[in-house]
Amino acid sequence: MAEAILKVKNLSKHFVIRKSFLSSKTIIKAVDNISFEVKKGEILGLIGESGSGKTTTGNLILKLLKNDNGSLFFNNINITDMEEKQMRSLRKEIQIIFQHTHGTLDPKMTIGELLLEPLKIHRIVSDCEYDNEVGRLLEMVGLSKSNKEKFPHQLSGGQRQRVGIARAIATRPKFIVCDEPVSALDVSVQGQILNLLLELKKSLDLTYLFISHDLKVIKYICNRIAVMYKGQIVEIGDRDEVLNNPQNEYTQNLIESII
Ligand SMILES: Nc1ncnc2c1ncn2[C@@H]1O[C@H](COP(=O)(O)OP(=O)(O)OP(=O)(O)O)[C@@H](O)[C@H]1O
Repeated sequence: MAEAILKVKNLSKHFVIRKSFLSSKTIIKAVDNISFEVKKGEILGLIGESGSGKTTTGNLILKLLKNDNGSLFFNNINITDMEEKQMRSLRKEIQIIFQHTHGTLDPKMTIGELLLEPLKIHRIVSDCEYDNEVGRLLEMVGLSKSNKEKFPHQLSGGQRQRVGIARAIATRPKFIVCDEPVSALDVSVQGQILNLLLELKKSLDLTYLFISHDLKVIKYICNRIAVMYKGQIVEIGDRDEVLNNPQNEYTQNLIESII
């Protein structure tokens, strides 16, 4: 059996909110004591309705958010409380693809500049190789090199997501959190992006945690499925087992709702 690339143990993140100055505090258990592993080379789907805690889980793994409890292991290294300086070399190995590219692709930068950014930050290639590497990345995601001079608004939604994917693979990661990467796209384009992710996984030997609220997408791309409900993982298992023989009532309802 493949080794785990990521281990999540008893992870929690609670948000304290106060709707107004006078109202009492409310605690939202966005992620509530979850544990799971992602094995090398697999695509683990994380599914659940809106607000179930999927994005918070992804952000905790990326350490974009600080957890309240629990621990995270990447390749058996405990990264839970690792300082940013130490995390730096690991950062390039763990990447994220977001749902919306408008938050991540600076509209004032050309596609070439956007791809140069991660290459420079993480010193992936030497200065003289930058231009070639940008062209190579564009080709890997199915875009022609001529797109280098364009700005994000000159591309279609699908093309922009390809640039988002190119930025993620620029640092030669081993593990990518794909957070609803096709949800903002037309159905006709969704399949193309999913197939691109599958091709890249194979050619670059990647592992994905694939977050989606769409069971059809999860069914298409994932090997295993974890079902999240109200901050907890209520079921996890091989894709066909979970889909054909769901044990949890919430999973059963989720599956029935799309049949
Ligand atoms: N920064 C925050 N402050 C307060 N509450 C938050 C914050 N981020 C998330 N939440 C709350 O935590 C819960 C989980 O949110 P999260 O975005 O992780 O869910 P999700 O399953 O990814 O939903 P969606 O598919 O709609 O993005 C929700 O109730 C959300 O409102």
